[in-house]
Amino acid sequence: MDKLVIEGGKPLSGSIVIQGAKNAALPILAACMLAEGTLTIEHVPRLRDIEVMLNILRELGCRAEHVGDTVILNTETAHTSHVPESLMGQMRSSIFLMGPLLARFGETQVYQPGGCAIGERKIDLHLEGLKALGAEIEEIGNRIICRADQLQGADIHLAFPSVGATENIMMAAVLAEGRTTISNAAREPEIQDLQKFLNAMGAKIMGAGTDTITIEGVQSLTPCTYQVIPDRIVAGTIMVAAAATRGQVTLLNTNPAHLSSLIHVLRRAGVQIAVDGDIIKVGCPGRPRAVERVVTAPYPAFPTDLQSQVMVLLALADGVSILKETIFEGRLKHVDELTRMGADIRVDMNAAFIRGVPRLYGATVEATDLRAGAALVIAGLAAQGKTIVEQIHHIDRGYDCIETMLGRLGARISRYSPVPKS
Ligand SMILES: CC(=O)N[C@H]1[C@@H](OP(=O)(O)OP(=O)(O)OC[C@H]2O[C@@H](n3ccc(=O)[nH]c3=O)[C@H](O)[C@@H]2O)O[C@H](CO)[C@@H](O)[C@@H]1O
Ligand SMILES: C=C(OP(=O)(O)O)C(=O)O
Repeated sequence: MDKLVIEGGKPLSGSIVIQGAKNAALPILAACMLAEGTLTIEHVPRLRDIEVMLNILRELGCRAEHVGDTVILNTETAHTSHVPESLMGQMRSSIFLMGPLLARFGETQVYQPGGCAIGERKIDLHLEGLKALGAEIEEIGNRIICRADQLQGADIHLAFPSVGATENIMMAAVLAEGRTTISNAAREPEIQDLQKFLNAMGAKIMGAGTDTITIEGVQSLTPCTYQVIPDRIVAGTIMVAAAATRGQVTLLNTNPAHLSSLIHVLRRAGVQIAVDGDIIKVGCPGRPRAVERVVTAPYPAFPTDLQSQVMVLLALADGVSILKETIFEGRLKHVDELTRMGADIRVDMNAAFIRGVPRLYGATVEATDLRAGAALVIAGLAAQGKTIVEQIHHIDRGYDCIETMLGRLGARISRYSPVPKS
């Protein structure tokens, strides 16, 4: 298993171009199955989850190449709508294929998806949405079989604004007969990006970014070339790392509007932030201040995917902060690891009570999930001494060579891979 070794205590400095968004690229790649022909998707980051998605598409019969950060995908040769269980289990986002495969082939067989252990992560809202569009769904153990000769538009109200369910329903409804409305839809920027991509292929979707999305079904979609939005979570991770190390970093290729809740929290912590077009400058010359209360919630509120990273900054802040996680019930596992580095954090139910300490100390710690891993890397960069982060396959799901990216900003970080036995 690879490890990251970090010599902490060096402020990050310099500039960095932010990768394309994993959480936008994954549904977009799944949505490619709705059109027959060759599609070119640009700014697709080179990540483990993207590799898994491309392997699934190849298994379905597509030809897929990932050259630099461009994916060229031919979906014409796809010959099956059955996704193998072994591939479904490798990530949560495999579930995005359910809607598009059902819409294109009239049937699909998938399995319960895998992914990081951050909560129960049910898919009931995805299944209810597809049923409302007329799909017959049979669940046999882990296996899910969906059938519908012709999907029909429907009015669907989501009990919770689930990102994945909103996207799956949008993708299925695009080829349904008639109009679909999704109310209490998720409003994340990645949903707006999916709408833009589907519309570029000829879909008729309105409302992404608000809580009501309307989809007028069309008969077919045409392949296109499309560029994925910048990754707001990677950008946010770097911003927090810059602040926690008391550095000075310029981020290029960002969408600051997508980061407004983080910018607000960082400013309250005393971090200096300047925004100019798609450029964000972050500086933190002194010790950050505690922030009384940060609560994760659906967009545009503070994102769960930045909760663990911000916890590191607050662990180093002057005063007591409270950080509450409301999206995933198992997303505070990094607290134990941060405590081993000297942080003073107490968890009660879904809230972390953080008493800032002047410094953290290097230790051997384990990434328990993707963003928890990113948080431990930030902690290691800010800490005194050497930190070893284990189980970094989680981090590779979402960051394109995190050690190279941070190395460019002056971090002393390297990856150790075990030497294969001959
Ligand atoms: C690839 C991708 O885009 N992943 C993001 C997406 O995940 P994902 O799409 O899985 O997140 P959801 O918004 O669906 O999940 C949020 C909450 O709703 C629950 N739920 C969801 C669906 C369902 O059918 N039933 C149900 O109960 C989940 O267990 C969770 O507690 O949004 C999350 C919330 O912003 C982010 O952390 C993930 O990074
Ligand atoms: C939880 C995440 O992703 P996924 O939904 O792919 O597990 C994430 O990106 O932080």
